[in-house]
Amino acid sequence: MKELKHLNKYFKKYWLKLLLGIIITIIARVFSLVMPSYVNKSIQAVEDFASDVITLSDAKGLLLQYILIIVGAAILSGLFTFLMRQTIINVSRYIEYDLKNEVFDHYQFLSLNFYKKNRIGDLMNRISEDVNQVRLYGGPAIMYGIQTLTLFVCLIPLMFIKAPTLAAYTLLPLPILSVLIYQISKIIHRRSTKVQEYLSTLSTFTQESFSGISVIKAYSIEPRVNAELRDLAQEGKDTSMALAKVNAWFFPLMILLIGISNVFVIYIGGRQYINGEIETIGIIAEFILYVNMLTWPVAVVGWLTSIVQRAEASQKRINEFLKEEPSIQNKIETPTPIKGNIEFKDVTFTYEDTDITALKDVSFTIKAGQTVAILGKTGSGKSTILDLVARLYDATSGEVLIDGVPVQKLNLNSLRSSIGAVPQDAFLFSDTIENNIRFGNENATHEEIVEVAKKAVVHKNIEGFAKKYDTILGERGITLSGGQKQRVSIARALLKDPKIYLFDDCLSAVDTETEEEILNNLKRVSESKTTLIVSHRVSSAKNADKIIVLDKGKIIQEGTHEELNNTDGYYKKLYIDQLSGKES
Ligand SMILES: Nc1ncnc2c1ncn2[C@@H]1O[C@H](COP(=O)(O)OP(=O)(O)OP(=O)(O)O)[C@@H](O)[C@H]1O
Repeated sequence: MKELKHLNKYFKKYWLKLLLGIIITIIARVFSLVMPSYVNKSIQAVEDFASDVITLSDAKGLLLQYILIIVGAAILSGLFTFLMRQTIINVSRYIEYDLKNEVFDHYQFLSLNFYKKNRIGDLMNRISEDVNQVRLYGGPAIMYGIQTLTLFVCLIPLMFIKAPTLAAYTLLPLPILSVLIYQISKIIHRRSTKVQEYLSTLSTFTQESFSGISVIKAYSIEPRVNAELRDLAQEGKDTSMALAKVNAWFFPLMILLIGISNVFVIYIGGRQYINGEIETIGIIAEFILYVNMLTWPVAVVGWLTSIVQRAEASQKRINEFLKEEPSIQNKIETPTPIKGNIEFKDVTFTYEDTDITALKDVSFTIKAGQTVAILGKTGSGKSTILDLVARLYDATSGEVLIDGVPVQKLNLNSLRSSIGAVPQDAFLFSDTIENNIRFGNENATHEEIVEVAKKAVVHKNIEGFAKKYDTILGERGITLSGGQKQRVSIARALLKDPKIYLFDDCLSAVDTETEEEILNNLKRVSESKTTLIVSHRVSSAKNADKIIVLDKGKIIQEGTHEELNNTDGYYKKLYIDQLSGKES
């Protein structure tokens, strides 16, 4: 129960509702206890009439009175049972809601490293499946637990007072039932976990197949994919069958044990009645009703034990993530305005998970308002520089300074809100184009959105769609071409109007003409902004105030287009190659 202590704060938050629920549960149970003893009394009345102890009209009067009491108690018990679910089950839903929000907020708070270490499927599972298991503890387990406890506390002494020997025999099979249900629940849990695991493998497989459907078709590997799916389905069938087999034991076992208890009641009760050890035959009917009332709560004891164990295991998994600290922390509470001067001082950076040293002793300065292009072969560390500016990672050694202050000493929110980043792989949400652009500034008007779309040279494309700016983009924006996605992503950054622009190879999918048009627009927009452009094309770099060329994480060239073009080296060669490519 150590892990489940995490929920105590929620129990405290909803203590009043919970207390009310517990009181209502007790009342509902107490009303349900009325019926068996009045069934007994009714049979007694009939017996008294049959033995001429009372007259027919007295018997009728008594029966009517008892029936009214039984119906009244049943209605009240039903009403309170309804209220019980409305309170306790609702509390469990509130807790589920709060816990999901807590986990989601924490996920958002964690740094990129966390997302690299953990699989998305696992993150989703913990926020949905595990939270759901915990909810069963916060609601149904408490509700059935209180119900069972109330029933035991009220009913068992009552049974012993009424007929001690009969009570002892009647209750005898019930602990066996509880233990058996517990064992079966454990097996059910083990097997249903396997089914769950299988389901997540299957959904990952199908999701990947659908996402990569164009590759599957292009390579004509449908039969192979089908065969793989059939194997997976076979495995799924086996695990589900194994679960169904053990599930099938649950109710027959309960019915068998209830049957045994009923046989005891009839046999022992009958003998005792014949021997005159119990007063009325009605007590046998009363005890049969008790047995049936007790069966589910007794079975529940076993079920609850396994629910609590599962909830504990799930909460442990949730707590593991909740305890994770973000590797990038904001230590500065007060906002720190940013002007846009950037300096790298002997920066070395190694990715923790791959141990790849992406940058080695990199030093450069960029004045606020300057445009700097970063060129270099693939994997030379260009994107890593942008990630360090946005403080998605911290340098392993050396310092990244903004306006002369180490990034760690800046308010993280101030820093990130001063940056408009356009990543290499533009990500668009399943929403309208307008909302995707508005992401850069929640309060922007439609006119402002159109304005930035024009600057990003995507306005005409958008106007070409039937629903224009209201066009919904499919999952990951699949209705747009690569170049259109990049330009929508640029428009989003422009709308933010930040101090620093980080463009990561974001014109790679547009033709050179459009590239030039966008670059001219960007030049105007970013005149007073610090702009870092990562590119493979000299055309994107040649107008920059400074060009940095990287190779294997080191700066190998630095200067203006003219300077570098007059020096033998990577840049000049690239320029000549790309120029001749263009001409040819
Ligand atoms: N998130 C990451 N985790 C681990 N290693 C990474 C990560 N990102 C990049 N790397 C590695 O760091 C090195 C530099 O990568 P980076 O993305 O900075 O290069 P790049 O110059 O931007 O490449 P490209 O031109 O292909 O985009 C590469 O060897 C890459 O494999």
